[in-house]
Amino acid sequence: MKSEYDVIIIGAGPAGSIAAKTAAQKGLSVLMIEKRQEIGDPVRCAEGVSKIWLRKHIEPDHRWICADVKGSRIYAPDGTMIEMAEEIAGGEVGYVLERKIFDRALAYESAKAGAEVMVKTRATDLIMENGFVKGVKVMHLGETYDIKAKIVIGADGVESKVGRWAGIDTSIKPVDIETCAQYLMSGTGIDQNYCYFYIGNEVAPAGYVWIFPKGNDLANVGIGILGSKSGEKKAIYYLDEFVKKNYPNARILEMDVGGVPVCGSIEKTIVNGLMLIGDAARQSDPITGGGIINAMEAGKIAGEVAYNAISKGDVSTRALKEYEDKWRTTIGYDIDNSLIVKNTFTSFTDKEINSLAHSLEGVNFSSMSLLDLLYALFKANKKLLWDLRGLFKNVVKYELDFER
Ligand SMILES: Cc1cc2nc3c(=O)[nH]c(=O)nc-3n(C[C@H](O)[C@H](O)[C@H](O)COP(=O)(O)OP(=O)(O)OC[C@H]3O[C@@H](n4cnc5c(N)ncnc54)[C@H](O)[C@@H]3O)c2cc1C
Repeated sequence: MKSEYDVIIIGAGPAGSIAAKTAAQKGLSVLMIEKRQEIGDPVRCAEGVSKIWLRKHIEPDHRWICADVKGSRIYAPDGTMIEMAEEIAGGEVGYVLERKIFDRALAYESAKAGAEVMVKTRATDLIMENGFVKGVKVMHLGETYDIKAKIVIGADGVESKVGRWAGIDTSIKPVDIETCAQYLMSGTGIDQNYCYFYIGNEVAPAGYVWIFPKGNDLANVGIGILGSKSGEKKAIYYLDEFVKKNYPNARILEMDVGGVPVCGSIEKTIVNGLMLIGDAARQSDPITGGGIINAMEAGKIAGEVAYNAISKGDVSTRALKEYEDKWRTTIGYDIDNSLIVKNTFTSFTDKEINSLAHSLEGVNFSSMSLLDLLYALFKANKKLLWDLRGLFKNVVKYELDFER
């Protein structure tokens, strides 16, 4: 470990590793620190990702792919099933990862690009000078060190402290966090080609149950619910009820619990000398809770912007605004749209969800135009289109901005 780097990255999840790799490939001196002794472990994730987006960042490798998924089956409260199969995305659906190996592979890529990686190294505070972040205070094997950097990137996940230390408001209200519980199970007997989703207020208040195949008759069986809508009962209660009813003979091999921010874009993700990325910047999708790809996208943008800013000799918010602008017009656009849809759907009764499912049952999504889809939705629930008007406004605004 040196006493000074161009960039220090706090946290070696997908966001941190991609930022480290990108900045190191540009020739910057990079240190990535991770508080745990093993990168990627313990896992708090259902491990599902889109293939197309993943390939933008790393070549798929069978060592960390557990299942190659061909489609999704979504179940409404009355059992109506909607299938979204592979043609919908030209044969490109998703993978279920082994994150313990995947996260380590990403960190390895950053090391290969030239970044230094230190595990068992916890950031305890930021070094501030004249209104600029100038480095990180760290604790490593009982010793404390001050390490200087031109730019610090906070990639410390959902429980991030870096944002708070820098004066950025990253607090999340209970209505904006999905509380999750998950079992790795054997013996569910699911078709390993599909991901399964169960929605409805009885099964998962303002959330959903997921079953993601992990190969060899293993599956991640989990639930995310909105804390504010579930009353006294916790996510694990709903998960146990679901498992008892549907898979009484399956066996639990692992368990994890965690929170997913579903608040949409926060107001600020930069200060002088610092950028926040990934879950630390609340960049997960408000509908699905998925955050791996967004974290990687944000990491890439932050790595590039760190290089641009350091090359210009300006690490103030004036230069780092390039990061804000880029992530807001890419992943931020999708996050904002998802928030509108999430807010609409979490207000639905089970009866409304059933009626929506009936109107979409048997639909071939791959050959359906947007107009057909809108008509089907309109038939199911006229209020739905009115509630989603913000989404259409956003799409039109984006298209206009894009053309300009
Ligand atoms: C139950 C559950 C299921 C999920 N399922 C999916 C899914 O199927 N698909 C999907 O895309 N997303 C899913 N997510 C979300 C996904 O896990 C996150 O969005 C993703 O991991 C975010 O990546 P990140 O790099 O920002 O943060 P993380 O992966 O959380 O990495 C942050 C890292 O920072 C380290 N760290 C924290 N503080 C410090 C410190 N002070 N000093 C040094 N290191 C520190 C942590 O140890 C950690 O390694 C799920 C989340 C949960 C809880």
